[in-house]
Amino acid sequence: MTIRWGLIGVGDIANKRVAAAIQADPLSDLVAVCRRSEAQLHDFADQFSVPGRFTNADDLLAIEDLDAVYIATPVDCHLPQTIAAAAAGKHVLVEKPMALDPDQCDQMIAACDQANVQLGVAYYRRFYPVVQRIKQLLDAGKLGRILSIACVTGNPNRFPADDWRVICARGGGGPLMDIGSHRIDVFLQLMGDIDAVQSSMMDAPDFEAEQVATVMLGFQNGAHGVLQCFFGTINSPDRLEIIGTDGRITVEDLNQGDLTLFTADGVTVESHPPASNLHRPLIEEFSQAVSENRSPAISGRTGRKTNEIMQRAYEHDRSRRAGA
Ligand SMILES: NC(=O)C1=CN([C@@H]2O[C@H](COP(=O)(O)OP(=O)(O)OC[C@H]3O[C@@H](n4cnc5c(N)ncnc54)[C@H](OP(=O)(O)O)[C@@H]3O)[C@@H](O)[C@H]2O)C=CC1
Ligand SMILES: O=C1CO[C@H](CO)[C@@H](O)[C@@H]1O
Repeated sequence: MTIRWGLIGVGDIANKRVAAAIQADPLSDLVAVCRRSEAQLHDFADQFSVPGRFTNADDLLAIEDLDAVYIATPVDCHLPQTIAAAAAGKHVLVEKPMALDPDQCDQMIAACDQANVQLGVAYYRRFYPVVQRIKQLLDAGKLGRILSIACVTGNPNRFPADDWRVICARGGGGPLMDIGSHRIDVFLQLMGDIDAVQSSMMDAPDFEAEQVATVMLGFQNGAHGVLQCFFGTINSPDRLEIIGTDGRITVEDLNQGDLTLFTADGVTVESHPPASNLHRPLIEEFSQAVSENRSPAISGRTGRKTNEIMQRAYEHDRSRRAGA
């Protein structure tokens, strides 16, 4: 079986990784692409030799023998485009964060359930070998009782005030939605569900969304979590640390995959680099799920959990500021 894909939104991430990942997957074929700017649409389609070209997503969705769509548009487009794709009978793999808020996630899940199509979310870090290795070490009890997980991360871009990533109605928020979402998803994968959420956001001087988000989490397993994310920082880190009663794991840069394990036996350094195209394992697993008529590993219900934590973080900050 070949999964015939349409790609809605062919901007930065589609160009960097998504189109190439679909084209590299033996189960997949990229047959159509869509963006509103016609000139840029043709540039992209020429670059990747894609025959189907559309400036309107509904026209792409009207292709009868299209099986699935990858939605790589700004976050405010994810809900209407997912609902339209489901109504057209297409499976949906949507970029992160899944939607602006958990209520939108619920509508997306319901639309896909009703249409009997699969819904996946692009939290590709779940497939990083280093993340899977950490999970193995935690499950094997190497760190003893887990006390905390912490991540500090930043994006060096200085987004202008009219960029969708810093307009709340378009991106849902700032660095928490954009880059924090990936890390919350990894926290959930490694530590399980979260009960408590507290936060503090720092305003940006020149755009609407927050510039810094600091989120404190309480996991159901009793451990604590801290996530701090920034926009506009040079030499931006992507650091993860997990502390247990019997050991500690640090990863200086998750995208590199070098892990250091400290236990009473000494210090061990391991290297678990990710795939050269980070989206490839995600696409492969989703195509496999569609061909086997099963839910993908990172389903809409999984993606919704991260949206719920982020919403609680924004709400906590708002009520803290209001003195409630
Ligand atoms: N997983 C990851 O590591 C990454 C994920 N992302 C996520 O991917 C998504 C896209 O991000 P990114 O590629 O950086 O964004 P860009 O702004 O670079 O690209 C967005 C694309 O969507 C198109 N678009 C916007 N509105 C519509 C519409 N109504 N119908 C069809 N196309 C539309 C734009 O073209 P036009 O304006 O011409 O329509 C453009 O091609 C976001 O959800 C983001 O969070 C982004 C980067 C990395
Ligand atoms: O991981 C990522 C790299 O940076 C992009 C821009 O901030 C994010 O959207 C993306 O999720």
